[in-house]
Amino acid sequence: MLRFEEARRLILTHTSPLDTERISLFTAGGRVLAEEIRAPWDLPPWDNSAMDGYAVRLADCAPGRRLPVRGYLPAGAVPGAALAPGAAAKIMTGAPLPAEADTIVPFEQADEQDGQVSFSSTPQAGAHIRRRAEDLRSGDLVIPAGTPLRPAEIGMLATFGKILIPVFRRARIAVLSTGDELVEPGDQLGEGRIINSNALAIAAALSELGAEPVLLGIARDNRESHLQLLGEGLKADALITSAGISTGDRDLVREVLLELGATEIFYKINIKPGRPTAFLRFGAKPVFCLPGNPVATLITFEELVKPAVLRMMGHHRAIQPFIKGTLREDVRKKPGRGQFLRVALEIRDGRILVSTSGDQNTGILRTLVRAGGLVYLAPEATHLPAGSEVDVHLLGTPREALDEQA
Ligand SMILES: Nc1nc2c(c(=O)[nH]1)N[C@H]1C(S)=C(S)[C@@H](COP(=O)(O)OP(=O)(O)OC[C@H]3O[C@@H](n4cnc5c(N)ncnc54)[C@H](O)[C@@H]3O)O[C@H]1N2
Ligand code: MOO
Repeated sequence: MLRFEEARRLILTHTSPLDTERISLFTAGGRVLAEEIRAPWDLPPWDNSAMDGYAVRLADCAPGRRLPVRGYLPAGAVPGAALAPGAAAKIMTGAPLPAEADTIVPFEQADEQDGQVSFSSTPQAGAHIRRRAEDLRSGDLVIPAGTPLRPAEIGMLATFGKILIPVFRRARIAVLSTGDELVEPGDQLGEGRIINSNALAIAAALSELGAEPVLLGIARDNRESHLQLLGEGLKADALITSAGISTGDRDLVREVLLELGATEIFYKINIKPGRPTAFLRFGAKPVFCLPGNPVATLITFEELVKPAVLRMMGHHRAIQPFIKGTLREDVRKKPGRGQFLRVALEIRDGRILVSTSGDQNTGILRTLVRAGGLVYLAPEATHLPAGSEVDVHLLGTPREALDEQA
């Protein structure tokens, strides 16, 4: 049976970035840059002062000498007259350096009286000057395509006057639950009924990635309902279904998708939870059929669907990196199947300590809620002694995923 890494590789091979659009810089935070940005001019554009103080020629600053103060250069001053010979000019942080000045002396090292200034020590040549282009030179690569726009990138784009930003389009992803036992949250819970929790959990996971979930509701366990709603789902950029995918006699999802013209790339992965996962393509659109057990649904989303959604939205890094943690307890498993272990994470002196979050049965949802991360155990693994180093995928941001030491 397919290994986890191979399944993820196949999914990424069959997924590509969507098209792009131009949006206001004001709303571009969190979106992914679609074209590289190069510096349209030097940064800084001119030599300027890094301190409030005096612009001088170093050669004029003999110990004990007093210089007449000529000129005042606030931030925003236009580069004007050169520094008068033998004089100092008062200058503020960010103001352009006057021609012929070569050094800035901060106010703290100066004493001005009656229009004359002296310095408490001999200044250093070139001190406190921010040189033209020391940050970026015109034409330099500033932000590569595929970069998610954080505040630092937004600030950089604003610095260069970019107001319409090319970004990848947000993916519209259809979410469909299947099963006669399901009712929507808020509806009457009859006997034998359970609430369709997967759709909202998947929608939340998609929103977190910046994608747009399209909730299609519940396909009932008959061909007509599946045909209608799966057909609807195939109009979005991608489709995610939950349940109806194992060997039950009413598991219709794959059969109906094939009938609608989708092609199956794989079915079943050697992982627990999540074995009966299928991946299909409808034209260029990826279709993910996730198992119905809520724990399996969310773990397969996290490990298999999320990289694909990130790729669709242009992220240059689609796969979340692992971080290292240390196991606090022995972990044993049967050989033969890969396993995603739900783990609680504690950060102590900057190190991550890993313990299982409790019962690992797929039917146990509370241990996913208690988990800060997932640890992947390869099919061959059987025993990891306490103290072993393991690879951890955080679930959420470090702030959300890591418990602070008590
Ligand atoms: N004979 C076999 N039976 C099962 C196998 C197998 O290989 N052979 N695999 C088991 C595994 S592992 C899983 S996981 C499940 C996956 O089955 P399905 O994806 O077909 O899902 P269902 O059987 O329809 O539902 C499983 C479980 O999840 C509940 N569920 C379904 N949808 C939702 C929803 N939207 N929100 C909340 N909960 C949902 C459903 O009521 C079931 O309890 O199959 C095993 N069986
Ligand atoms: O894939 Mo099933 O999720 O092992 O329970």
